[in-house]
Amino acid sequence: MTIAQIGIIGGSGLYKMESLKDVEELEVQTPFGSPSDALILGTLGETRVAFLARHGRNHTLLPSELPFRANIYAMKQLGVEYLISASAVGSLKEEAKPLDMVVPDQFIDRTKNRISTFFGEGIVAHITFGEPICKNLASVVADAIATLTEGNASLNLPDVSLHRGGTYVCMEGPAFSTKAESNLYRSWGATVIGMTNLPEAKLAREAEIAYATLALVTDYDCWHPDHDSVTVEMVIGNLHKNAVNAQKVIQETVKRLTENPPASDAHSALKYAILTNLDKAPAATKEKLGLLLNKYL
Ligand SMILES: CSC[C@H]1O[C@H](OP(=O)(O)O)[C@H](O)[C@@H]1O
Ligand SMILES: Nc1ncnc2[nH]cnc12
Repeated sequence: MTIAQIGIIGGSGLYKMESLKDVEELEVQTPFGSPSDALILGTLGETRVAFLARHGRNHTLLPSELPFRANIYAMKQLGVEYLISASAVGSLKEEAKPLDMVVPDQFIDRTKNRISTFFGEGIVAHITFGEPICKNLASVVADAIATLTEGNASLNLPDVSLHRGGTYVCMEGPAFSTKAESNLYRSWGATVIGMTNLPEAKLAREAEIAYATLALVTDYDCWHPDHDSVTVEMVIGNLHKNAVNAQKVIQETVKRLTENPPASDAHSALKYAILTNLDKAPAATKEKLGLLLNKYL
């Protein structure tokens, strides 16, 4: 049963969606434990959506402590097919300035301590991850931003520029990068840096959920000669403005997704990914992963 087709994970600064109506709190349990917080069901425009505060509503979880599997599995349990992540990021490029929005299309993994698969315990799967973000969902997000930032019709976000595409470096944290690291990532051509989205994108794909990132720039990390190195104070200063902007973008994105839900490769990501003969796989694992595997059994 689908309770919500669209999910939203709110990152640093976005702990609540003010415009949700008919709100219900769901304490969801999964075979991978509890999510970061209760899932909030609510109506945005005409559409029922599921919202989760990634670090908990009081921001109590470090990036390395996030229950990524439970978060994504909980979204799957509610029937989510499109998942939008709103995340604070540092900018690695001059042109992506604080308050700008980036819709990345690639990741570089610099995490060290994350579990980013549902598989194991007798069932092996290798998803294709060359295109880690759903292109069609990302286009809907980017088009929604464009409507709010460009042209004369709706100058709701006049100071914000949109950057379509780009590479998100996902670091372990919680300390921010050294200058040498920041410059290394710049030499790799990366666009933004954060600590959370890569494990989510992997797990969402394993769960056959289309995933896209709305990256909200808060700082220039520590590489920029004319800007102070990132501090939490600096990030927070921009987070509040970003959170207001992000909600406008999400509302517009949800409207567009409802009118015209796009096709996504992610929705069949497991079709050729499972190596194990499921007839011979351990019953307990099949049961645990039932939600992901049922259509292939
Ligand atoms: C508060 S700055 C560092 C923190 O913010 C980002 O979190 P999120 O992706 O959940 O918005 C970054 O990844 C770090 O976790
Ligand atoms: N500079 C930065 N590095 C890592 N994560 C961030 N989140 C916001 N700014 C960041």
